[in-house]
Amino acid sequence: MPARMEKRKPQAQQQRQQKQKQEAKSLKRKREQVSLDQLQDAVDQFDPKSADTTKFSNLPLSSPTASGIEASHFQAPTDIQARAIPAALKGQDILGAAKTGSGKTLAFLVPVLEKLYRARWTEYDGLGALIISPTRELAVQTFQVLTKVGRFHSFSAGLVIGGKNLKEEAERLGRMSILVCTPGRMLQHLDSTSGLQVDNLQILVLDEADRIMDMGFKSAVDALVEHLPKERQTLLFSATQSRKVSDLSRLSLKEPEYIAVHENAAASTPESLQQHYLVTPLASKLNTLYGFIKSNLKSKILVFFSSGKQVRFAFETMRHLRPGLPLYHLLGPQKQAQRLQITASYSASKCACLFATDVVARGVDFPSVDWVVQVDAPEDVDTYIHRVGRTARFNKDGKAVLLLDPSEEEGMLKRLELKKIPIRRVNVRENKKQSIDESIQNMVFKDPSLKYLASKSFISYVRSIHLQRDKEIFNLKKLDLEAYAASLGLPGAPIISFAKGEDVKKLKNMSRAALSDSDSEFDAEKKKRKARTKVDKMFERTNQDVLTDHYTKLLGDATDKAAEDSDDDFLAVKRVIEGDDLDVAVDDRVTLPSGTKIISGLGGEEPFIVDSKRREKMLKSKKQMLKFKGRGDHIVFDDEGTAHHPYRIQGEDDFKRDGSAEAQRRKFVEDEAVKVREADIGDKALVKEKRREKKEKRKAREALENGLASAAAMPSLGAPEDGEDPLAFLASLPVAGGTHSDTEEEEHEGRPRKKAKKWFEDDSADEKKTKGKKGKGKIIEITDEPDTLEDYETLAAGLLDD
Ligand SMILES: Nc1ncnc2c1ncn2[C@@H]1O[C@H](COP(=O)(O)OP(=O)(O)OP(=O)(O)O)[C@@H](O)[C@H]1O
Repeated sequence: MPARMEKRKPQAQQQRQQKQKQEAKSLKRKREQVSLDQLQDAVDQFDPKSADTTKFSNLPLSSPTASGIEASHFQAPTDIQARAIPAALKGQDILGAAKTGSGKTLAFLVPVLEKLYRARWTEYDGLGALIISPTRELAVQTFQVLTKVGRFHSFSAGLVIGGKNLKEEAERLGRMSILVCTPGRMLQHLDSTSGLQVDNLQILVLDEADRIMDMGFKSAVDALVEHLPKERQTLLFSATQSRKVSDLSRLSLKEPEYIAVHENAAASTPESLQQHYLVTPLASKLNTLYGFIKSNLKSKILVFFSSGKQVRFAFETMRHLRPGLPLYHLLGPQKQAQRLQITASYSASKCACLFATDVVARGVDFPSVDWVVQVDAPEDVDTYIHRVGRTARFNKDGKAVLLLDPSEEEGMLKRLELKKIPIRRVNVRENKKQSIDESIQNMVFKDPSLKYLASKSFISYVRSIHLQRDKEIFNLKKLDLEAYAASLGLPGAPIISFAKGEDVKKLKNMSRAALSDSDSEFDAEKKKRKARTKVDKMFERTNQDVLTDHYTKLLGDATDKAAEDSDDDFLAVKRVIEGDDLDVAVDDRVTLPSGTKIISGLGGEEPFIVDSKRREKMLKSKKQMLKFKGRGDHIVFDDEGTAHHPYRIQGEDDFKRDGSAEAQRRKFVEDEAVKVREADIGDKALVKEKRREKKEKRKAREALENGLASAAAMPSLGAPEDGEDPLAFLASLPVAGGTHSDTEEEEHEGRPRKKAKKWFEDDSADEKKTKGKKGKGKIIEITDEPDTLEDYETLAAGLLDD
C-alpha cells in the first residue's frame, strides 16, 4: 500500500507541473498576442504626416527590429525610410523612389521583418518574404544588411544567387522564411524544387525595380510572379523608378503608394556629388584614363566601361604599366567566389581602382568611393545616375567624371539637362596629359593574347554602340574607329559585319546592361541548364589566364560562344588573328555539333578540328600548324597593287592564244620538270663537292692521329685550319675497328649505332672493359672519360710509355 501511494505521488506532481507549464505557455502566447495587437494598433494609428519620424524609436516597430536597428548604429531614419516604412507597415503596396545612397535597403527590410513578425511566421509556414535583386553583388549586400538588422529575430533567411549546387540549395530552401535572390536562379527553384512552398508568400520586394522590370529580366520575372499568390504585399524600390501601368499590372499591384523623396529636388543626383565631363576623342580615352589614375593615386576610383572585354583589356594594359595603386577588375563571367573576393578587397581599400561593367552600377554600396569615372558613355540617363551614385553616398562627398567623344557631347548633355543633372565641362591640364599609345602597341605586339583581347574589346565596343537606341548620342559613323583600333595597339580596325534579322531587332530592344556580360545572371542560369559534354567543359576552363581564354575563343562553336560571350549572337565577326605567322580566320557564325571545335580557313586546306587536348596543344606549335597553311598560290599584282590569279588578269583571247587549258597545263608541267632536272644536276654536283671536302678532312685527321705520338704534331690540333673548335674536332676522331663512313651509313639508315671503341682501347677491351678498375696488359685505367685536349695528350703519353 505505501508503495502504491508513493508511485501515485510523483505522477500527480508531474501532471501538476505539466499543467503549470501549459498555463505559462498560453499566458506567454496571450501576452505576445496582446503586444502584437498593441503593435498593430500603433501601426494603424501612426500618421507619418503628424508623427515625429526623426528617430527610429518613434516608429511603431517590434522590439527585435528596434534592437537590430540600434545595434547596427542607425539612429535617425532617412527621408525615404521615414516615409516608406510607416506606409509599408500599414500593408500598402509601395513604389519607392529616392536618390542613390539614401538608404532604400532599410526602407524595405524593416517592413519585411515586421510583416513576418506580426504574422508570427515560423519555418513551417513556407516562404514568407521574397526579395529580388538584379545582380548577385546586390543580393549578397542586401542579405548582409538583413542579417545585421534582423539579428534579434528568429527567422531563417537564405540567399539564392546561383553559383552553388542546385540540389544542396534546394534541400534547404523548404525551411526558409525569407529569401534574397536573383530572378533566374529563383525561377529555377520555383520550377524544380518541390519542397519550396510559396503559396503563403506575404511580401514581395523588387530592389532596383525598374531594372528588374525591363526587357533583360522580363520573361524571368513574369514567370516568377506566375508562381506567387496574388494576395500579397508588393514593394518596388529604385533610384530611377518608372510608374508604367503595364509594369504595375504585371505585378498585380493594388493602389500602390508612390513615395518619391526627390520629386521636387533640384536634381536627381545627390547634392554632395560634383559632376564633370571631359571631351576626349574615343582614341584618347585610355590615355586620359591613365593620366587621371596617375594624378589620383591617393583616391578610391571606380571606372565604368560598357563591356567586360573592355574592362579586361584596360585592366591588363594598365596593370603592366603599374600606375602606382592597386588595380581590380570585376566582370560577369568571373567565378562567384572571385567576384566576392574582389568586391571585398576593393571595399576594404582606401586607395584603389576598380574597372567594372554595369554589374556594380546599381545598388552596390562600396564605402568611400572618391571618384566615379565613366570611360564609355552610359546607355541612358538612368544608368548615368546609378553609376555616379556609387560615390557621394549617404551625405558623403564624391566626384564623378564622364569621358565623352566629341560626337557624343551634344546628345548626352541634352539628356542630362532634361533630368536636371548639374554637370560641368572640365579639361585635362596640359602637364597631366600622358600618352600610353606606344606602350600599348608594344605590349599588344609582343603578346598575341593581348592582341586578341584588344580586338575583342574593339568589337564589343562597336557592337554596343551599334545596339544603342539613342542614335542622337551614339553614332558609329561619327567615330574614328581606325584611330580607336590603333589606340588599342591594333594594326587596323577588325572587320565587323552586322547580321540582319529578327534577333537583332529583339536585341536592340534590350537594354545594354542586359546584353553585356554584367547582369547576365539570368542568361547564365539558362545557359547552365544546357547539357554540356566533357569536351565542352574542357573548353570552358577559361578562368586560368588570358592565354587559355584566348585559345578557347579561337574555337568556333557558336553555342558555346553564346554562353561565354554574348557578343557574337547577333553579330557576325570575321577576324584574322596574326600570331606566329599563322593567320587564323575564324567565322563566328559557324554552328557546329556540340563537342566539336573547328578552326576553318587555315590556308584554305582541310579544316583543323580541335577535338582533343593534343590538338589544342598543336595550336601553339608553329611547326605543327604549317601543314594546315596550304601550299601557297600563284598570284600576280595589277597596276593598283591588287592580287589576282594569273588567269583572271589575262584576257580570254590572250589565254586562248597559248593553246587549250589542258595543253597549257601539260606544257607548264613539262617546263617545270626540265627546271627541276637542271636544278638536280647542280644539287648533285654540290653534294659531290661536299663529300670530297669531307673525305679530305678525314684523311687529314687520320694523318694527325697517326702522328699523335709525336709531340711535334700536336700544335696543329690547337688551331685547325678550317676554324673548327679543337674540342669538337677531337670528339670526332675516328674509331678503331670501323671506318667513319660505316658509322655514317648506319646513322643514315636509322639503325642503332654500335657503341664505338675508343681510340685508346684494344680489342681485348671488349671483355675487360672495367671503367675505373685497374686492368692488366694494355688496358689503361680511365677514371674519367677524356674530353679535353689535355686528357687526350695524357692518354697518348700513357700509351707510348707502355
Ligand atoms: N538611417 C540611416 N542612418 C545611417 N546610415 C544609413 C541609414 N540608412 C542607410 N544608411 C547607410 O547609407 C548607405 C546607403 O544605403 P543603401 O545602400 O540602402 O542606399 P540605396 O538608396 O539603396 O542606394 P542605391 O540607390 O545606390 O541602391 C549604406 O552604407 C547604409 O549603411
